[in-house]
Amino acid sequence: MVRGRISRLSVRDVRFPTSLGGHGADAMHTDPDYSAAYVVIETDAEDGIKGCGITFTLGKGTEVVVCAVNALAHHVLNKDLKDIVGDFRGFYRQLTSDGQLRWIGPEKGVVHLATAAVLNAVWDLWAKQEGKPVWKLLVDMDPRMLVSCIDFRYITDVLTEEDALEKQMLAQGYPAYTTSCAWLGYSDDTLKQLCAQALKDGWTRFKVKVGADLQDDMRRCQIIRDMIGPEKTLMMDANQRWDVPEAVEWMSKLAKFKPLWIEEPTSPDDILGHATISKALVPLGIGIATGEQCHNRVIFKQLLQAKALQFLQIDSCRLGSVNENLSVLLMAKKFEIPVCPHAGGVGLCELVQHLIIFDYISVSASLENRVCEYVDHLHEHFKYPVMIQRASYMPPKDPGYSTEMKEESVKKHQYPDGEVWKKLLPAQEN
Ligand SMILES: C[C@H](O)[C@@H](O)[C@@H](O)[C@H](O)C(=O)O
Ligand SMILES: [Mg+2]
Repeated sequence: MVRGRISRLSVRDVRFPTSLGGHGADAMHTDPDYSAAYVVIETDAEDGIKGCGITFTLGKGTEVVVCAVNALAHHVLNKDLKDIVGDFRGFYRQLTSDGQLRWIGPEKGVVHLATAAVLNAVWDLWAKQEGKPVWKLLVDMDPRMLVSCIDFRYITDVLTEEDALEKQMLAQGYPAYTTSCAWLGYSDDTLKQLCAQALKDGWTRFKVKVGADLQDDMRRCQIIRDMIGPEKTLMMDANQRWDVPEAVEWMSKLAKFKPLWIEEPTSPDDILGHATISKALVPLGIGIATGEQCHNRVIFKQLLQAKALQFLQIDSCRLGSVNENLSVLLMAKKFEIPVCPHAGGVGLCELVQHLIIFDYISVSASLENRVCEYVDHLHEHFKYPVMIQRASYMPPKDPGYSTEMKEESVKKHQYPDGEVWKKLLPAQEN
């Protein structure tokens, strides 16, 4: 039973100095500090249960997202949780249609990241109160209730409420791939060492960052292919580095390493550009994957309509939380495009596992061509970290959205006053 009125919302700027080790680096984000705007909501109920939500950011960007969360807070404060989830579509729309904040969106950019952080906290609170992990809350939910969480505005030309109800259907771990061996910030030795260890741990699918320098890419891809052999799966990720013709040309050269997909070959807003690249590369056996910087369900709709992608990468913090992700999962099902979520960031693996397990049980009912990203960073800071066994995500059992961080970690990494930053900042200023 949902209970309580939201009595407090706090948001903190939490940053991990991952750039120091080159973790997370790609062709466009060369010094990423994995960070989160960390939202905690409390209620006046006596159970003391708190909802924790994050959105993933990089370093200084967190400051801006924190401001946006504060600007949205009045929509949540003093609301009954029962009223929020009883009309979740209405609540989602209230947040995304705020007459003043919508101007700096709408439903994209900083305000949308902030919306995700707030709504992720609401989902965590709701699931904790029900004593279920979010994926189970979704799986058990009456289909009408589930569909009532989705805002269908702008997508009814491809997916209506009735349609969505039909797509509903009613399992061991969910297959994963690793990105952690081949960040662009790693030396060849580190790459070899991490790859050897990953093979020992049972990984069979690997993603490599490309796009900054062709010769460098050729060398690194050769190293990985030699190590993993011809049968295992290799994905490539350019993080938006190329123009359209450049993407086709570059990937034609990397085609010999047999990548399953090239991810974010160009601007995430260029739907027709993705379609052009897809047309050129599919005959070479290379699919297009994109989505980690896809603003909202409307852009996903158009990517699907334009046949611009073969693998759809939802992101638990870029879209408006579970609500908007549900609409994208259902559209992907309609267009028969496999969903392979993005998880390269802090906390994203924790969140997205719920969505993908729900997708498998209730929507796609298939593992064909489906695999969820895994990065082996910063899980130790979460109270309920992901569990990987034999290169698969094991379904989380703890109530909530797995978003709660350890208080000690938050304190240490809070920017700029946490212990970690107090030590680092004077050194960085020198
Ligand atoms: C800056 C980040 O690490 C990105 O490089 C990362 O999210 C990446 O695109 C991924 O696919 O995991
Ligand atoms: Mg990526």
